[in-house]
Amino acid sequence: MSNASLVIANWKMNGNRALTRNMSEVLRDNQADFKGVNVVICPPYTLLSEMAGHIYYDDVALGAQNVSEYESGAHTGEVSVAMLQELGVEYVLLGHSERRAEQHESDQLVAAKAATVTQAGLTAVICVGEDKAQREADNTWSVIQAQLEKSLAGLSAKQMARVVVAYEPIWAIGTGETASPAQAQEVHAKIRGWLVENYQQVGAKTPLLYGGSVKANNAESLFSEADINGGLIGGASLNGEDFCAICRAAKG
Ligand SMILES: O=C(CO)COP(=O)(O)O
Repeated sequence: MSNASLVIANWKMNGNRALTRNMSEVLRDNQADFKGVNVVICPPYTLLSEMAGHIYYDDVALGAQNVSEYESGAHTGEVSVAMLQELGVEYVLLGHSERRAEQHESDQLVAAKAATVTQAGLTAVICVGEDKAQREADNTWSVIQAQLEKSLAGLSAKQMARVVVAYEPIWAIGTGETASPAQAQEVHAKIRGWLVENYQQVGAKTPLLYGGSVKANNAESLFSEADINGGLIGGASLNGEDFCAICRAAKG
């Protein structure tokens, strides 16, 4: 049985206009297989408008991979929440490990962005995850807990109701080395416990996604774990058939 109801595609710095059209068509043609599963596509900024024009049915929403913490003004190269909203964006990925590493995004910056996003009524998908050395040193939970504490700092219960948490172990991203369902569930259960302790009923309902080499052939076993409520999909979200197979696994 699947406990998943949300599947998010993170195209990262991939894709083109043809892929937005192809993905929309494949999703439309297969939608009956995963009715009720919320599907979100996060293409690069430049394809958001194109993607918005090709979304053919209700259960698919548009997401962005990043946003500025500022509302507007002299911030060359940045994109605001209002700009995303104008395109119909409903979800924003925040604190992905690639941005934490390459753009040096801190937990404090992630918290500022999460405040802006949730205040505007969009859903913030907060990514957390340990690297290989941290796991091997048995520090997985302390790393995740610190990321949660700092990246969600200052959010009200109302804002927390617009948060999704994505657990993405860095050693499993793009490597083909997936966390086993039991390994992922172990961390998800701790995240759930932490959320309930800190945000009570709201925390009990926060969707928890697993990300890191989720493929058509391992999605079903991951989604059958009690605290895995869906997936954040990288590589396998660039192919319509593969992505639909993962959405089908979420439907169960
Ligand atoms: O980083 C990820 C999604 O945000 C996971 O990427 P892969 O599915 O390619 O491992």
